[in-house]
Amino acid sequence: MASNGNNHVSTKPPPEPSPLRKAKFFQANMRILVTGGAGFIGSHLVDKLMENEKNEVIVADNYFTGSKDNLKKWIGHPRFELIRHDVTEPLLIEVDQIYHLACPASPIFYKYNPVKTIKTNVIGTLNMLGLAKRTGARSESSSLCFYSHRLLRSTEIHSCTLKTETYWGNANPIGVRSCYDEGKRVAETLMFDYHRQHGIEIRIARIFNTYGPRMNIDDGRVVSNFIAQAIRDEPLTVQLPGTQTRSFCYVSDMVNGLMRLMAGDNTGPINIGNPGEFTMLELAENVKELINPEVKIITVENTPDDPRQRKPDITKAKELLGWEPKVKLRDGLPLMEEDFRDRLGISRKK
Ligand SMILES: NC(=O)c1ccc[n+]([C@@H]2O[C@H](COP(=O)([O-])OP(=O)(O)OC[C@H]3O[C@@H](n4cnc5c(N)ncnc54)[C@H](O)[C@@H]3O)[C@@H](O)[C@H]2O)c1
Ligand SMILES: O=C(O)[C@H]1O[C@H](OP(=O)(O)OP(=O)(O)OC[C@H]2O[C@@H](n3ccc(=O)[nH]c3=O)[C@H](O)[C@@H]2O)[C@H](O)[C@@H](O)[C@@H]1O
Repeated sequence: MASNGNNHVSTKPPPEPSPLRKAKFFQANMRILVTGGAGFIGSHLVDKLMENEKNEVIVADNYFTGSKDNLKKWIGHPRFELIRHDVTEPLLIEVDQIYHLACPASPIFYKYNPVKTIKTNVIGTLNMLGLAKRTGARSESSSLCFYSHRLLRSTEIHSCTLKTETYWGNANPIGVRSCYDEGKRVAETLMFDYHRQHGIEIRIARIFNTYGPRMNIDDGRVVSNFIAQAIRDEPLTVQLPGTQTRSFCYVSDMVNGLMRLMAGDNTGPINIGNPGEFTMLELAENVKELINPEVKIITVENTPDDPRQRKPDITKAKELLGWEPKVKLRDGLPLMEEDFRDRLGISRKK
């Protein structure tokens, strides 16, 4: 039984594998469900999973923040299926692994529909755990992987530098970001309860700020904002105070970390992120230097509950998964610029 190094072990034997595994339509391929697979991280994960000819990939997405465009190269491929599905409704299919990424991730989107966001986190996760339980998706070849992000905010953590997995994620329960923060916390609780009570195999990744091609151009997240602003010759809007920090992980590193976690024996939670820490002013200066040296940097009002500091401690990921990020911010930003210029139809000035 998988343990996460914190003595989290299941107290019940795992359920029997589904008898459907022996049915006449049994296929030796690994059938992998990616919820939220039309989104930014999900679509990059799909690309990587599809490289393995033994994988069949099914994406379930309601296109709230994702797009079929992100998956267009796979539509029609015999090992790929795309289902318009809202994870707040049950899904009755047979799968071996589930990467559960469905959830609006940009603060402007989850604040736009907070009720739907918390339902997606809580009911969506319950539905995926139900699916795993029903199909017995938990044997050697079948495991369940859930991705969440424990929120790193509230006053007492502002003085912390490194966030380890022992952090409990105290969040403001009544704030405008709580639908996301508390939803992710409940999702982790549900996963461990299903793991202990029903023997479902789980993996929990705590994902830190990720960036790269295919981010929504106008989704309000800082890297996408700054790059789009620099390309459009608009001022870079640093929200006050500007000294708040984030640690940005390039999407290919993130996907590798998630797949390693799925393949290994550790339930997690495990932090997956890049520990390189930048203030928002430093990020703006990097974008200015690399993308548009003429652009202005201005300061604007911030939104409530903005975390002052965020930097993952990835010791556990290094030790248990042999994983660490490879792409430096200054190498990742130009890769994202190229994708944004293509989509915006604005080429670099000579
Ligand atoms: N990108 C980051 O920096 C970051 C940081 C921490 C955690 N995460 C987590 O990673 C996951 C993916 O994030 P992302 O950046 O790719 O976001 P994204 O918005 O690009 O992708 C989310 C996908 O989920 C889909 N979705 C949303 N609600 C759904 C529902 N009810 N049913 C079915 N599909 C639904 C969206 O349409 C979209 O395709 C999310 O769970 C997010 O919370 C991301
Ligand atoms: O788990 C979470 O809480 C969230 O973490 C991040 O959210 P956040 O760190 O707030 O990301 P951004 O919206 O990109 O903001 C990062 C920082 O940049 C600042 N910012 C944002 C936008 C902007 O134009 N200018 C600017 O200075 C914000 O004030 C904030 O301090 C992720 O982007 C989300 O996917 C995830 O939902």
